[in-house]
Amino acid sequence: MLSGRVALVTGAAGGIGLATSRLLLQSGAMVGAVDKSSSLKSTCDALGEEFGTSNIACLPCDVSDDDALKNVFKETSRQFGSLDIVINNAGIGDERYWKKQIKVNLQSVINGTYYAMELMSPDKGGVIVNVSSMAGLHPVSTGPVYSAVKHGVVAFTRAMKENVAEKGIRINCICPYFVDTTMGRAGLKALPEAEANEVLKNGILKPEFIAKGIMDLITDTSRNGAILRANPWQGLMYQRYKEDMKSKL
Ligand SMILES: NC(=O)c1ccc[n+]([C@@H]2O[C@H](COP(=O)([O-])OP(=O)(O)OC[C@H]3O[C@@H](n4cnc5c(N)ncnc54)[C@H](O)[C@@H]3O)[C@@H](O)[C@H]2O)c1
Ligand SMILES: CCCCC/C=C\C=C\[C@H](O)C/C=C\C/C=C\CCCC(=O)O
Repeated sequence: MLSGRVALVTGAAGGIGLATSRLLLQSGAMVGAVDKSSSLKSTCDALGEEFGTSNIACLPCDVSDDDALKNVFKETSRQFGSLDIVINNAGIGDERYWKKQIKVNLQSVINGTYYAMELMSPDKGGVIVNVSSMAGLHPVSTGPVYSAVKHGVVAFTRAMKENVAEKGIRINCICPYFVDTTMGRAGLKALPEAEANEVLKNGILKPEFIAKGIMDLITDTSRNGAILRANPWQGLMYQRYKEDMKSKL
């Protein structure tokens, strides 16, 4: 389905980023795997064994470093000959380091979008998918900065849809509820007991389910500026907006 396409995934060493990288490779894409974790190399080695070492580039990088991030975008395009798909996924969720959250969860998404726009070819129909959260659609008092920056990712994605379309590119966003990853489990643990029980009652998603939603946003060429909710009670459901409000601003 994505044979010959070149993807870059941030936060590819674990969780949603790893599940998405696997699905991209299974679909025939080549993947530039970006992460700051020391486990990135062993993850890439395992993916290389399964899908072929020539289909994966292991690119250690802290996405909050603007220049380092730009370099891994260029390197992916250089190694594989183009850049068609970008998944701005890397994220953290710790309110003690809220300034870092702004850099990792929002600044890197904005940078990643602009770098993608520079490198993607207008003829090939590139696509960018930004990973937000249900906390980017509803205020969450246990993570106010996390919630604010994730709202920023949703707003940025929606605001960019015409800008990217001018270059033959699409941009979309996914908003998951709690997912069974290192970050999701830590987030759940940090919640007050009653809220954690509420989350457990609602259900925890698997990272493969989010990867499938991301794949829908990549392959459905009718989607640009789309916000896809992912939660256990609605499954994958597009967020609806009153677009006509624009004329009343
Ligand atoms: N897990 C959840 O419950 C959940 C729910 C909604 C949204 N999300 C979002 O999904 C995305 C992925 O989260 P996850 O649950 O897979 O988390 P995870 O912790 O399992 O994986 C995140 C990956 O990003 C990497 N990373 C973190 N900071 C980085 C940086 N500065 N530079 C490069 N790599 C960095 C980590 O090393 C890790 O491999 C995040 O943006 C998160 O906010 C997660
Ligand atoms: C949510 C607090 C920030 C901590 C970040 C850690 C993990 C993040 C996981 C997800 O992005 C959270 C997704 C949705 C949060 C929505 C509601 C949480 C409120 C808990 C409840 O349902 O009572």
